[in-house]
Amino acid sequence: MKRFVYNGQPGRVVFGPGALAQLGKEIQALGARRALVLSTPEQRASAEHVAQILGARAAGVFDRAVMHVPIETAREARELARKLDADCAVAVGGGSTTGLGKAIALDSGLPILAIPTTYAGSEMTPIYGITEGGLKKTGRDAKVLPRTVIYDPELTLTLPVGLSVTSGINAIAHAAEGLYSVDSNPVMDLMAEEGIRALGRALPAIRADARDLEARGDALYGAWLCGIVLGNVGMALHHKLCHTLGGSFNLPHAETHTIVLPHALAYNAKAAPEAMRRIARALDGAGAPQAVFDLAQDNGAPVALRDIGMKAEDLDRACDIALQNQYPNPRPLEREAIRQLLQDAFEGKRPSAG
Ligand SMILES: NC(=O)C1=CN([C@@H]2O[C@H](COP(=O)(O)OP(=O)(O)OC[C@H]3O[C@@H](n4cnc5c(N)ncnc54)[C@H](O)[C@@H]3O)[C@@H](O)[C@H]2O)C=CC1
Ligand SMILES: O=C(O)/C=C\C(=O)CC(=O)O
Repeated sequence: MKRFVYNGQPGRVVFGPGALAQLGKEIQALGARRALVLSTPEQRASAEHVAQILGARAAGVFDRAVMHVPIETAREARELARKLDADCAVAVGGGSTTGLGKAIALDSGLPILAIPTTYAGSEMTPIYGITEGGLKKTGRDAKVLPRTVIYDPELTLTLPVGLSVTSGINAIAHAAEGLYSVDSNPVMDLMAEEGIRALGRALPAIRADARDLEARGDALYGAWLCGIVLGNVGMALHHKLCHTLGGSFNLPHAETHTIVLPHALAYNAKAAPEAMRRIARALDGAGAPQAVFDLAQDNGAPVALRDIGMKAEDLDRACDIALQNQYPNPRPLEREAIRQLLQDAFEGKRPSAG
C-alpha cells in the first residue's frame, strides 16, 4: 500500500497559442501597477514587446539575465527594481530569466509573472539558484514561485531546434527522477509519465519542423507537467551530477542533462523498475535508458560530455564533488559505479540493456 504526502503548489496558468494577449488582464489581476520586465540580452526584443503590451504598467526593462544567476546581476536587477519602484517582475525567457526574477523575489517579495520560452520548467518551482564566488547555491522558498505563468507556444517557435531538443530532455529528467523520488506520489507520477510522453512525441516533430505550432504546444504542455514534478518532489543522482558539471565545470545546462540522463537511469534501473517501466512506456521504447539515449541521438543532440567541453582529467574531481553529501537515491551512491557512469557519459556510450 502506498503512503504519501501531497502538497499542491499555488499558481495560475494561462496556456495556449496567443495567450500572451492575456498579459494585461493577468497583471491587473495581480494588482500590479509597475512591472519590471526581465530578459536575456538575446531576447531584448521579446522584452520590449512585452513592455509594449503592458503600456503604462511597464516600469522598465532589464535585459542582462545570464545562466546560473550571478549575484552581481541579481544585485543590479534588485537595485533597478527598487529605483523604479517596481511592484512586480515579468520574466520572459528560459530558466535563466525566470531565475533572475526569483532572485529579485527572494530579496523583495515582489510577485513574478513568468512567460517561459524554453522547456526548463523553473516557472513551476519554488527553487532558486544564485552563483557567488564561482559556487552555485540553490534553495527553496515559496516567495519565488511565480504567481502567474503564461505559456504561449508561439513564443517558442524561435527556440533553435538544438536547444529545443536538449531543453525538452532537461524537462524529461525532472519527470524521470520524480518517478523514483523518495517523496513521489501518485498525482506526480501521472504528470511525470504524461509529461515525458508529450515531449517524446513533440521533439521529433519539432526537429522536422521548428515552426510546427501543434508540436510546440505539445512540448510546452510536457514541460509544464515536468516542471510541476520538479517543484513538488525531490530529485536524485542525475540532478546532483548535472549541478556539479554545470556549477563546477561550467558545462551548458540543457546539454549536460541530455547527456547524463541515460546513464543516471542505467545506474538506477535495477533499483527503480516501476519508474523505468513508466519512462519506457511513455517513450514507446524497450528500456528507459536506451529510449532516452535514442531520443537525444536521433534528434541530433550531443551524447558525449567530451563534445561539450568536459575534460577527461576532471572526471575524478566531478565524481568526488557529486559524492560530497549524501542524498536520497534509489540505488546507494557507490563511488566506483558513479565514476564509471561519468566515463560512459564522457565517451557517449549507448547504455546496454539489462
Ligand atoms: N530553479 C529551477 O527550478 C530551475 C532552474 N533552471 C536554471 O535555468 C537555467 C537554464 O535555463 P534554460 O531555459 O535551459 O536556458 P536559458 O534561459 O539560459 O536560455 C538559453 C538561451 O536561449 C535563448 N532563448 C530562450 N528562449 C528562446 C526562444 N524562444 N527563442 C530564441 N531564443 C531563446 C535565451 O535567450 C538564451 O540565450 C540554468 O541556470 C538552470 O540551473 C532550470 C530548470 C529549473
Ligand atoms: O540550479 C537551479 O537553478 C535549480 C534547479 C535546476 O536547475 C533544475 C535542473 O537541474 O534542471
